[in-house]
Amino acid sequence: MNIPVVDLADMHSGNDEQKQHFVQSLGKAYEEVGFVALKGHGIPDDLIAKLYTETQAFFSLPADTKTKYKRPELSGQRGYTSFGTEHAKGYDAPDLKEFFQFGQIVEPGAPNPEQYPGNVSVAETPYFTPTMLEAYRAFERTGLAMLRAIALYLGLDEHYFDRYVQNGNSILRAIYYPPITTEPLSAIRAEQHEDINLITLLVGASADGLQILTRQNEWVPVTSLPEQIVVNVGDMLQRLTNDRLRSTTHRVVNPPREQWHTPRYSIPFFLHPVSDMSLVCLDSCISDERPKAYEDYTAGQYLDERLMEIGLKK
Ligand SMILES: O=C(O)CCC(=O)C(=O)O
Ligand SMILES: [Fe+2]
Repeated sequence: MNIPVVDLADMHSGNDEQKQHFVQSLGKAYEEVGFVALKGHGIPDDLIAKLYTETQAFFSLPADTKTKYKRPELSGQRGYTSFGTEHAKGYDAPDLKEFFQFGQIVEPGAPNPEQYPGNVSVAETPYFTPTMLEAYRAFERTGLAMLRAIALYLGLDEHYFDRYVQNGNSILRAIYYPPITTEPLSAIRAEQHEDINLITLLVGASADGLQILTRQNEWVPVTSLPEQIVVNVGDMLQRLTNDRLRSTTHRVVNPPREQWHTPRYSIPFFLHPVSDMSLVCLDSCISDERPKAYEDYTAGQYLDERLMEIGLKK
């Protein structure tokens, strides 16, 4: 299925009509599908290429080298998480993936610096984490522009989300799905799930395997062009908007047997706010037809609960 395509250049055009066109098309896509393919996203091609090269270099390291960079005491929120650790909410079989997570480096003077553990540097691939930082900043900028459009669509001030996502708890996750060597018992590369955060920016989703569950309850492959990235709504934004914007279920299926030898890489940026952002449903999203569907939570409380459900936090 071709998910709706929107062009972020319209948002930045300086032309009110184009900007409105972007805001309305994005909002409509998020009400109906929950996913868009984004062109004009502003992440430089050479940065994405470098990110892949460095990601491949890291995952090619021997298993006992990668293990040195595990941080289970941080619930895997920084550094390496090995194969067979994370499972989707409600599933016992772990996903067929390993990953490395890079988090926020707050500005001097930002509140609650103790909530942001340091990132993990990898001695054997010295350019990996600096590249992750460069990409992190680029995704933050693009993500903020998307949230400004979403704010306008919801009738909020354009800058409503700015203060929550600047110095926020976003995570850049480089994922490696290794070649499949034996018949997986019940597991697939990534079992069906919804993302936890506000929005996800996904590089690499154009590689085969990503599928979304439609409203008609059918799994359809997501297709996007190489120059596009995929941007989807997560559960925090769905909660905040009382289900007006949809956090769509998705998964990554195994390739057909003749392609088992091909690994897959993907690099989602999970845009999270600061932990004390309120996720109380917006008044403007509550009505007689749409009664309030969620209890009041902060982003931090919600994240902790979800990390426990997927086996990262004990
Ligand atoms: O690998 C992908 O394309 C998607 C991964 C994903 O959905 C996730 O990590 O939340
Ligand atoms: Fe996901």
